Formats: sequence, C-alpha cells, structure tokens
Amino acid sequence: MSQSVAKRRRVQRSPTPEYKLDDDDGDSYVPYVPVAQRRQAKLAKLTSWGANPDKGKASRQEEEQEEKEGEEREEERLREKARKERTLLMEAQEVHDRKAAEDAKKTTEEKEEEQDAEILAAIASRRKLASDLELAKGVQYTEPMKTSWKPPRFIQERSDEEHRRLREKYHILVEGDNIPPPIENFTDMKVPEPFVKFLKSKRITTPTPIQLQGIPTAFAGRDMIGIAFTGSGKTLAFCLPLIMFALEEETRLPFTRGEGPVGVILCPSRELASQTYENVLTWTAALSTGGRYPQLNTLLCIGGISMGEQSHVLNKGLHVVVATPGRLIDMLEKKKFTFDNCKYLCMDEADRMIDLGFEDDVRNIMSFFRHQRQTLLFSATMPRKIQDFAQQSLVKPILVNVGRAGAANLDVLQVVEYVKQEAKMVYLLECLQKTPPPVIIFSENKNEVDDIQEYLLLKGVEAVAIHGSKTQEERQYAIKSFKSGAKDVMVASGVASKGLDFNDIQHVIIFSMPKEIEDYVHQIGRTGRSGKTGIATTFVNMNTPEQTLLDLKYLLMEAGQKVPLFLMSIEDPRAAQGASLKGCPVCGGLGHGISNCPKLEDAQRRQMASHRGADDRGGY
Ligand SMILES: Nc1ncnc2c1ncn2[C@@H]1O[C@H](COP(=O)(O)OP(=O)(O)OP(=O)(O)O)[C@@H](O)[C@H]1O
Repeated sequence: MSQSVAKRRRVQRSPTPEYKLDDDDGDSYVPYVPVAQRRQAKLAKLTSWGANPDKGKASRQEEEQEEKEGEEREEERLREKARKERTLLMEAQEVHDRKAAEDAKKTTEEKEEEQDAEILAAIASRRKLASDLELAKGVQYTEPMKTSWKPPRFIQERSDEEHRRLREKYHILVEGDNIPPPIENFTDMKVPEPFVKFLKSKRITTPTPIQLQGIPTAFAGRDMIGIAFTGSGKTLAFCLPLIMFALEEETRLPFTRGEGPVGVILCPSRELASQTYENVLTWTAALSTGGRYPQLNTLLCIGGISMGEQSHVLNKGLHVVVATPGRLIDMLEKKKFTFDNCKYLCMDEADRMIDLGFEDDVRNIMSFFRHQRQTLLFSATMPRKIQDFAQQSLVKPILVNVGRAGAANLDVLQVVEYVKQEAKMVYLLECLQKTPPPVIIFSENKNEVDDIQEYLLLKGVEAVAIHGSKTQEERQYAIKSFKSGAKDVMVASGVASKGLDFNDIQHVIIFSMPKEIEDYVHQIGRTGRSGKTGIATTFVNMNTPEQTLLDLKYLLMEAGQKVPLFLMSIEDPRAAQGASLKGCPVCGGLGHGISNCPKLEDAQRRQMASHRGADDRGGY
C-alpha cells in the first residue's frame, strides 16, 4: 500500500524531464493537491453545512475561488519547473553537440595528446624524490647550492647570444634559469693542471658537448639532468665536479677517520659501479701525483665484495663513495659511515634507477643526508616521464641535452637482418667474421647467453659470458679477461652490461632484439664510443613484436641508417591517421604511443604480479 502511494506521489510530485518534454505545455496535466489539504477542504465543507445558507454559499464560493486560484498557482509553478528543465536539457545537449563538433575538428594528434596526458596523469601519482623526513616535514629547498667556482672573466663577459651560438655549434639544448656558460676547454674550466695533463695523456684533449656544458653547470653547484649519447663522456662530466668539490673540502680542512664522504655516485649495477670507481681512482691518483694536491679516498660499495677489503679506506677520511643502492643502504644503516657531510649525489643511468624499482631505495638513501645536496641525473635515455618526475625532485634544475634523449649514437653503423630462429646460431659464426675482435653479443635470455657461449667455445671462439645469475667472481673474471684482450668475445645479457665502457669494441651483435628500444640504444652503444666508429648487427624475425620493429624502423630513419625492406614495409597505424611521430613519453620509442608502450605494459604486469604475490602471502 505505502509502496503504491509512494509510486503515485513520485509520478505526480516529481515529473521526470521526459514526461515534461512529451507533454509539451502541460495543459492536460491535473495538478496534485496533497491529501491533507483535500481532507481539510472536505472538512470545511462538511462543517459549513447547517450554518447560514447564504453565508455558507458565499464562503463556499470564496473557498472554491481560493481553491481554483491555488490550483492555478500550482499549475503555473509546475509549468515553470518543466520549462526550466527543458532549457537545462537543451543547454546540456548544446554543450554536448559543441564538444562533439570540436572533437571532430581535432586532429588525431591532438586526440592522442589528450589521451597521453590522461594516461601520464594517471601514472604520475608517484611521490617526488626526496627523503621521507623531508617530505613529512615539508622541507623544500628553493635555492641551488653555492660554490666558489666562477668562469674566467673573459667568459663571464661573453653575451648570452655568444653562449647560445656556442651551444648551437655543439647541438646542446638547455633548459633552466641562469645557466652557466659552455666552456670549450678544461683549462678555462679551471681544472687543475696535473689533471688536464693526465687527460691529455689519455687523448682527452677537448671536452665533449655534454662535458663542455655539463661540467660548468655542476661546478656552479646546480642540480642538473644530463642527457647525451652513449660513449660521449658522461662519466667524466659528473665525476670531475665531485673530485673538485672533495679537493676543495680536503684542502680547507683535511679529513680524518670517520669523516666524509662529501659525495656519492649511484649506479644501477655492480659492474658499472666498479668501472666508475676505477675511473675515480685513476683520476684522483693523477691529481695527487706530484704532491701538489692531496690524496683523495674513494670507497666502492657494492654487493658481492667483502667490506674487509675496503677497511683501509674506512680507516681514513673518506671523500667519495661509488655504490649500488642496496649495499649503500646496508652500510649507512650499519653506520659504517654517515652522510652528515655529504652534499653531492649523482645517479648514473638515472632513468633505469628510477624506473627499475630503485626509486624507494633512492628515497631511503636521501633520508641519510643531513643537508641540502646537489643532485645530478645522467643517462643516454631519459624519457619525458622520468624527466618530468626528476624535475620536480631537483632544485631549479638545468637540463643539458645533447641530441634527442634515447637517440642512437650516430657513430654506430646499424645493420638489421632477418634471421630465422633456428638459423641464428650458425649465422652468428658467419657474422663474427665481419670485423676483428673484440665483439660483444647480447641476448635477452640468460639460458641463451650460456648456450651461445657454449656453442662458440665448441667452435673454438674465445668467449666469456656474463649475466645476472653468475657469481660476482665469474662476472669480474669475464669483464677483466675481455677488457684485457685475453678473450675475443663477450656474450652478455642486457642488464649486466649497461654503461660499460670497453676499449674499442668493433662489433655489437644483438642476438635477440630487446622489447624496449632504450635497451637496444644502450646495447649498440657499447661500440662507436669516444668518437670512434663501430658496427651493430641485430637479428630480428617473426618472434620480434611488431611494436619493437616499428620503434627500430624509426630509430634507423632518425639516425640516417639504411632501413631494410622488411622493416620499411611495416605500416604504422598512427601514420595512416596523420599523427606526427614523437617519442613515447614513457620509453622514448618512436614507433608507438603511450597507450601501447611495451615498457608500461611490462611495469604494469610486474606491479600486478607483485600485488598477486602480496595477496598470496596474505597481503601487506
Ligand atoms: N673529452 C673526451 N675526449 C675523448 N674521449 C673521451 C672524452 N671524455 C671521455 N672520453 C672517453 O670516452 C669513453 C666513453 O666515456 P663514458 O663511459 O663516460 O661514456 P658515457 O657517455 O657514460 O656512455 P654510456 O651512456 O654508454 O654509459 C671513455 O673511454 C672515456 O675515456
């Protein structure tokens, strides 16, 4: 019963807009008079019986008149309401039509941009790179670090236009405020003479583009993001400023046991950290030879080595730490040293560090700093997503970009060949004849790395292998014997070889094409380093995803390389829609948009797997 009343009331009291629209002007509508009102009217009628009939008649007429007026007022009110609802509906329809017309006018590119922005916003919810304490306290540094370094007067006196022309000459793009000037030689950068002499002895006579803009930027204390091709000397660009800073601090007040470090360099792999450590050792030794400058102490902090070996460094004052994140956190937690005086933090292959799950480690490491630090991020590949994320974590950062982030080194001749899966091994032998050693062969799969090495050994080729499941000793042995020239070929998984600088690699063979084009760029970048040329041969076949082939096609086109017919014939659905081809903001690949980025898909898969794992374990 109450249900039917309620139903009726709903229909009568709140007519829906549709109802109103059908019943255009509402003329046939009988207004609702509430039950209580009707009951009262009836009662009044009844109680008026028996009273003065004339008076009763008059008052009945008045009542009827009032009732009629009331009905008319109610009718008018409802008509007005219906009119308003109709207008609102029409306005909404108009807005919708206008938006549809605007959307139709938008190019595919604009629509794609909107879509990209939406996806980017959805994945941009990450916390900025700062220590938890700083985040909790809302500590925000607003001014860059101050240093005593200044460019020579004659460079300071150059006009902005002159600086701009110089950058243009070296294809250097910069973004940021008060950018220090580019400087074309090490002496003008005020690098100590023994150091310059040492560099000359290594045939490093003039700074590379990333060095001539990056070193002054870092010397001036500025936070920076440095992007430049593989093999273009980024290591010197971020190590030299730290060495100079350490030298200044040591000269001011010599370090004693328990003091330091003043700066830390973080690397995503042990091999890269070891290589950078060796570089810093050589450079600091070169500086102190001759006795004019003090000895600086450097600690290598990576998993797989005993810290006992390094205790002699910990027994002295410590200037520089080169580390992988895990071991560094371990050492800091055990209070083997502190970051109380640490003011310089550099991340090599920074996009990988941020991307591949080191983000929380980095935040953890930052929580050990007691002061503001100068932060530098370097890589050959730095997708827009990481750049944006990094920008908000740095203080008035300067972006120094040589070439497109993620572009291939132009000194590498890229050859892409279609090789059937079953023919790869045999063809590999033939391929090895293209150049003299040393040659690196990459495979994405650890088992395949072992199979290739075994096959080559059987065929009498001196080959070593390196991948994540090898012990530290095996990895060190492989690198050492390959670097020294004792072995001709190194078979490696992509992860184990990023950023490694081997002398004069002639040929890189990519046995299985990595899904992510960034990995390809890093892999071919093991050759064609420091101005020399090299060849990269890549095997692709039906197993290579079309997305990856498209990325590859565009990368070859961008680098002015020959594009084989089978790659040329792969159609890009976006090109057919007239979209312009800019790098995917997540991975930098030119052959796809963010909505079908393999890296994003991979990250999501990993995330889901970890959630599933957590669920299986009973949740967090
Ligand atoms: N100014 C220079 N002139 C000539 N050679 C240089 C110069 N600076 C560095 N090099 C040499 O170039 C080689 C590559 O340098 P480095 O390893 O720093 O490259 P990278 O840019 O870090 O490469 P990747 O991105 O692959 O890590 C090294 O052997 C280094 O000694």
